[in-house]
Amino acid sequence: MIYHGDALEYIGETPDILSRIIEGQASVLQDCGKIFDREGIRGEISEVILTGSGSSYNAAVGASVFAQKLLGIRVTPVYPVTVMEEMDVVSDKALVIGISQQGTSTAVIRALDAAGKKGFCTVAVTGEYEAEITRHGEAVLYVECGYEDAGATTKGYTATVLTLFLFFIMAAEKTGRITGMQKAEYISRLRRVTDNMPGILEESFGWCKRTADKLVNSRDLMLITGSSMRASLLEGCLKFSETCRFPVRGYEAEEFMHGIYNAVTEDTDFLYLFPADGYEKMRMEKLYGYYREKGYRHYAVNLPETACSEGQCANVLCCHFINDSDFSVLEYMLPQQMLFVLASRARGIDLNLPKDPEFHKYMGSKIE
Ligand SMILES: N[C@@H]1[C@@H](O)[C@H](O)[C@@H](COP(=O)(O)O)O[C@@H]1O
Repeated sequence: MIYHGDALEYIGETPDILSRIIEGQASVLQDCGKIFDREGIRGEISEVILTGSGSSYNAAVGASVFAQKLLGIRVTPVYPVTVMEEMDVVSDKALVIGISQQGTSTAVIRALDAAGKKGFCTVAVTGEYEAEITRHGEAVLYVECGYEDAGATTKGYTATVLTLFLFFIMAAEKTGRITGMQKAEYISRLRRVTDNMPGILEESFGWCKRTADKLVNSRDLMLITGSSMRASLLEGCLKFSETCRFPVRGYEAEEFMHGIYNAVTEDTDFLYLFPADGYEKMRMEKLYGYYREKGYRHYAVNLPETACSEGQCANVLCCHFINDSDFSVLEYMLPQQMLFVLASRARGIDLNLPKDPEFHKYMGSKIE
């Protein structure tokens, strides 16, 4: 499949799209709200399984921590094949949510079918009306981000995470976990994060442009972040690989220290995504300092200016993130998205043209 849209424009549209989804949440959530009237599930979901491929899986990871905290039950993001493998140990009041932005990924459709057959309650999440996946869930949750005519999703990823957040807030209210007032508070925090996004995009552009030019000849990119930002790490690895087309790896900082550092070579460039605070940030600062001393090329998002030595600050993007403890996954992805799109362009790649446009057809991984 070949695409024709402009990924950078899609990133620019993201704040408006997210605001519209929040304002229109009542209609967005209407269809899937009905599953809570289902006999057996009312107030009694035992666990939630979230599944999808690529960015849809990463969006599931991005929403799962908050969902688990809010619902007080296990919310597990898994690949579709794992859903099939583990079906027999899933508790009978589980809710299985299958996500596919284009609605055509065959593995997630198969997983939803298998879950439905077992009698689990299923929800299909997609950005496309009439897509195949809509016929494989008991209810459908639409990600209202508009058609994304691009080889690599940007607005669709962020909009999926937000839509899942809204779904789980609704689920928590409907199952009596939170009050209407608590719900309003969560929504107002989400608004605060999305209202701040235009500023982040503006602040990021110059740094992303400069850094993209520096990544033109990069042959090995290592993303480092904290566990609280693992969705951004997974999505960053996927999208830099997909759009810039060279080896990209990514690790949670402590994990990197347990062996991976042996695989650093003189070709390795580092991209650090710093969490706002806490133990992980401290560990990352130490690691950053170690490789800085050794003269490695490194770039960083969100490292406080005080921590960079003279002459190093050009490599650091200091953004005014809201740093909401539950919802920052939405904002941290924006500079990364801008960077992989610009780096892909700087490397002379048309990200709308997959390396093999017939690949999915050959593999049967998407219905095309
Ligand atoms: N290269 C794309 C990925 O970027 C995308 O994330 C994945 C899942 O797509 P969907 O969410 O439509 O199922 O499909 C393709 O393989």
